[in-house]
Amino acid sequence: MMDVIQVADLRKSYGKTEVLCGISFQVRRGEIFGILGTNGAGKTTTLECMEGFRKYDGGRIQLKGSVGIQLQSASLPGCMKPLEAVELFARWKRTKPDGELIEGLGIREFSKKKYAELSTGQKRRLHLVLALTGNPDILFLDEPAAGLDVKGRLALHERIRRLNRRGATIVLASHDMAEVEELCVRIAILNSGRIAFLGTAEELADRVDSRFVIRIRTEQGERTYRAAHIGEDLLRILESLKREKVEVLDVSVSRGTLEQHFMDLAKGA
Ligand SMILES: Nc1ncnc2c1ncn2[C@@H]1O[C@H](COP(=O)(O)OP(=O)(O)OP(=O)(O)O)[C@@H](O)[C@H]1O
Repeated sequence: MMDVIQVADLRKSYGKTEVLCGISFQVRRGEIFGILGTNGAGKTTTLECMEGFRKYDGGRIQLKGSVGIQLQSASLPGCMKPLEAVELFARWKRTKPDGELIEGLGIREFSKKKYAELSTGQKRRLHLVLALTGNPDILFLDEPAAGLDVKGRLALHERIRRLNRRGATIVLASHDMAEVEELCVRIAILNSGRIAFLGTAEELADRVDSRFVIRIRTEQGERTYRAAHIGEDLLRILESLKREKVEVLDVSVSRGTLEQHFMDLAKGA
C-alpha cells in the first residue's frame, strides 16, 4: 500500500526542551492512523509540524495529496456565524458548501449564533465541517471528540469512518484509548518524544506480556488476574484456589484493552 505521509527523524525543541527526539513513521493511503500519548507527549506538536503550522528543527516530512485540518477552537472571529465560516472556507477551497456535511453534523441547530457563543462541542462540529470542506485526501484531527457528548461522539466517529470509506486518509491524535481502539487500525504511541510503539492494536496486544484478564467470581467476591499464557495460568490459578478451598462461582477471560497495554508502554514497562 502506498505511503501518503512520510515522517523521518522529526526533531523539535521548545527552548532547551526537546519534545520530539527524532520520530519516524509512515501513514498509508486510506488508513485511519492514531497518534496516542499521555498529556504533553508531543502529539499536537507532531500534528502541527505535519500540517505545516509549526517549524521543526530537524528531519523530513512528506505529504501526498490535499490536506484538511481541524483547527483548534477560538481560531475564528467571535462575531462570525457558523454558515458564514462554512461559506468562507468553501470559497477558499474553490468549492460549494456541502449541504450533506452541514446537515450531518447538525450545524443548522446553532446557525443563528455567533462563533463566540458556541459551546465546545458545537465549535468542534463546525471545525470538522470546515476541515472536511473540499473533500481533502488527508485529514488531520486533534482530539476530535474532546468536549462532545455521547451522541455527538458517535455521530463524529460514524462521519470519520464514512469519510475513510470514501478514500480519505485520516491522522488522529488522541489520549483516549477507547477512541483510538475503535477507529484506528495502526497506531503510534509517543512517550517522552519517542515512538514507544508503532503497529496495529493486535500487535500491541501481542507485545505486552499481560495479555489476558481473568476474572474469577468466588463466594468471597471477585478476583482479577493478568495472564500471558491463558491455558497454563488459568489452570495454576484454579488449582491454587482449590488448595485454598475457595469456591469458584464463575470464570471469565478477556483480552486486556488497548488502554492497559498503552499504560504499560507509556510507563516504560
Ligand atoms: N509553544 C510552546 N512553547 C513551549 N513549550 C510548548 C509549546 N507547545 C507545547 N509545548 C510543550 O511541549 C510538550 C508537548 O506538547 P504537545 O502539546 O505537543 O503535547 P500533547 O501530546 O499534544 O499534549 P496534550 O494531550 O496535553 O494536548 C509539552 O511539554 C508542552 O508543555
